[in-house]
Amino acid sequence: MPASNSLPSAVAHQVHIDLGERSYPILIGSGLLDDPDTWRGLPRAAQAVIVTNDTVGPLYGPRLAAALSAQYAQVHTVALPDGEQHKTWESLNAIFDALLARGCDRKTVLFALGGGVVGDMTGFAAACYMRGVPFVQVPTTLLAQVDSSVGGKTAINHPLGKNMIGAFYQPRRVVCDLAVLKTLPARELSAGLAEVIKYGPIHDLAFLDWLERHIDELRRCDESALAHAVRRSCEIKAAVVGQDERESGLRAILNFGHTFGHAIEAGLGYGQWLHGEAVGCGMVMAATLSQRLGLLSADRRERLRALIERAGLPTRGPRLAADNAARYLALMRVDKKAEAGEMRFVLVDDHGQAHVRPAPDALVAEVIEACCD
Ligand SMILES: NC(=O)c1ccc[n+]([C@@H]2O[C@H](COP(=O)([O-])OP(=O)(O)OC[C@H]3O[C@@H](n4cnc5c(N)ncnc54)[C@H](O)[C@@H]3O)[C@@H](O)[C@H]2O)c1
Ligand SMILES: O=C(O)C(=O)C[C@@H](O)[C@H](O)[C@H](O)COP(=O)(O)O
Ligand SMILES: [Zn+2]
Repeated sequence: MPASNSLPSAVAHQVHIDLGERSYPILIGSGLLDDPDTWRGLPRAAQAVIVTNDTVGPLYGPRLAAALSAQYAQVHTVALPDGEQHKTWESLNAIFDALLARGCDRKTVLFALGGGVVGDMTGFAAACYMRGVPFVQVPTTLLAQVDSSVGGKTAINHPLGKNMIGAFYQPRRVVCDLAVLKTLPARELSAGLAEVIKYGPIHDLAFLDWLERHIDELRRCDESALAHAVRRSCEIKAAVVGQDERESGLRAILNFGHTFGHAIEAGLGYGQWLHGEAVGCGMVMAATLSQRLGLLSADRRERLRALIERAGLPTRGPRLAADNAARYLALMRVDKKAEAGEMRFVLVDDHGQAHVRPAPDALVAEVIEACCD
């Protein structure tokens, strides 16, 4: 990346993620996509490959390809089918097929242009192709700008569990162009707000207060509110990942709401509820569990639930089976935080601290029943 005095003029904020030799910048601004300066200083190669999907590709692919053509002699595009249900081996293989068919060598740079699904799969493909090629995250959803593009978790889903096959593999740069959020459907914007809200209870109650004041502007896609939300979210995620890249401890706090949320996604079938919707509802469940364990006051739990509702997200869980709680518990047992068969939950307290702990099955079952329709 060029020195900060030669940053592209469209960069409003730059967040740095400090991971030693794997460190990289997160550029945030409006109009970054078309600015050739955004793409200077990346690894040199003969070929660049834009990995996108059949919704985002037509919207932004040609503009990114035009900007990249100043740096790379050949710019190819691979468009995957859109949707969480396509976060699979088949899509991953489609990327490898395209890279091999175009004669891509081990210097080829991949560009993930899309939401978290494209980002997670492109990162995984980059980690595997010829044992590792560089990649750049170009997140086009709010969720991807505030969370999935940062930190190097890459994966595909398994029918029995979310993100079960994957790798830690860091991008070389993250480019968050706020202007592309203008075409994002309202339901997807709300899904992204779930991951923004997450950072409050686990790390920064002042940010949670700010969100309570600005949630309506965010839902209206107000650019200055979005810029602050993306920047603060990236700062918090970068700080956590910078201390615990491979989730040996602290990083698990970023999973607040996900133990329940992933069960909803897998239980209903991927793509029924959006990831952010499942996480929003999962945070209500995790906050309820935190309250029942005496960590969180009823008032704080209700404030969080109300904010999630104002973000346009569901706050009551779907029933997954006749024996609903048992089905949730069975799905949650494959969670990656489980140790020796014991589930661990990300709980929150009244002081903006997260705690990763086991909880009795009977209590978790009670919470599930209290939080489901
Ligand atoms: N790696 C991580 O740390 C991490 C973190 C959070 C979530 N995730 C993963 O991210 C995924 C969810 O990501 P998502 O919410 O971005 O979903 P997504 O990638 O499915 O994108 C949501 C929808 O918006 C469309 N879209 C994207 N950008 C658009 C734009 N600018 N204009 C119009 N439409 C646009 C997409 O085509 C898609 O239909 C899940 O698979 C989740 O597991 C990963
Ligand atoms: O970056 C992390 O760490 C997270 O947990 C962020 C989550 O929002 C994200 O959904 C992540 O993919 C979940 O990780 P997993 O290890 O539970 O699959
Ligand atoms: Zn998530």
